Amino acid sequence: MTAQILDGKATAAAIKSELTGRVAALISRGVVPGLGTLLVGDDPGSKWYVAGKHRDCAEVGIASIQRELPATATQEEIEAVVRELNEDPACTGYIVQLPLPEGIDTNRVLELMDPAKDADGLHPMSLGRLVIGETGPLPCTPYGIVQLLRHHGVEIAGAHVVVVGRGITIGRPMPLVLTRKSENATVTQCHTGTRDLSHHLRQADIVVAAAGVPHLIKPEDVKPGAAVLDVGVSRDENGKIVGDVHPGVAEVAGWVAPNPGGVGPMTRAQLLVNVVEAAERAAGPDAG
Ligand SMILES: Nc1nc2c(c(=O)[nH]1)N[C@@H](CN(C=O)c1ccc(C(=O)N[C@@H](CCC(=O)O)C(=O)O)cc1)CN2
Repeated sequence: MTAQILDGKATAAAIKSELTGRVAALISRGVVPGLGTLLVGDDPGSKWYVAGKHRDCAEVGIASIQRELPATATQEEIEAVVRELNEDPACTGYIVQLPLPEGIDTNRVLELMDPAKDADGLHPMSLGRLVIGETGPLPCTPYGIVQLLRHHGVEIAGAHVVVVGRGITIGRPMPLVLTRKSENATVTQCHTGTRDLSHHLRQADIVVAAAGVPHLIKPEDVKPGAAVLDVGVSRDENGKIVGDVHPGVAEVAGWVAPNPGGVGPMTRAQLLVNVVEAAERAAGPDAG
């Protein structure tokens, strides 16, 4: 069997095309959505992701506010920029690019953000709303994964999903999104402390691999026909991405989200969705 591709680039392009009309409608009502980003340090990957977010904004008509601090920035300097973004009326939503440099208290920074401007869905208030089933911004990668599966007709309701990883951007919130009534999946969460990972993986209809361990998921770990989404990012000596999923998995799985080209573009598209939805909420119903 050779797996079908869950094409994140094409799916993200379709989402962006739909958003362009919604942004134009907001602007015609005098509401200009603006995405702010705060990048601390000079990690090449983070710089590339932030630049991509602003390219996406330009594509759909969202304004950009870019703030950068050196890797030596103190907790106080970072928090001062967060306060500025909270106050800036041109910034309708923003993100703090993660990870922050070592020694910075990330939770304190996230908690300081105005929850009404949380474009990432990672503010404790947004995560709490997700837990209690209230509407709010959804974490970009987990919801991007749901959209990618739906777009390709992969059944989520009733599926057994195994999530590998427990980080703040993917592993931790992924089961919260998948077990909502609207998704209705059954989830097993695995991580580096899981005994016999292979046993759990072989039960899965859908695997979300977000451990950051190169080629952790091998062909013999995968149930034939399963959907396997590779979200792990490690780099080889040439800076090339090595995902969590061994290339041989494509011979066993029914669907594969490649890396790059699968979930990454969906993360960026969902960020735009969150910015537009927040601006629409703030603008209120369209009387015209
Ligand atoms: N504040 C946040 N920080 C981080 C998040 C996040 O959602 N919010 N997620 C990741 C990084 N990330 C977004 O910020 C991200 C990762 C990957 C991609 C992407 O499009 N990747 C491309 C490949 C890019 C490459 O070649 O390096 C792909 O998969 O095709 C976009 C965004 C951690 N930080």
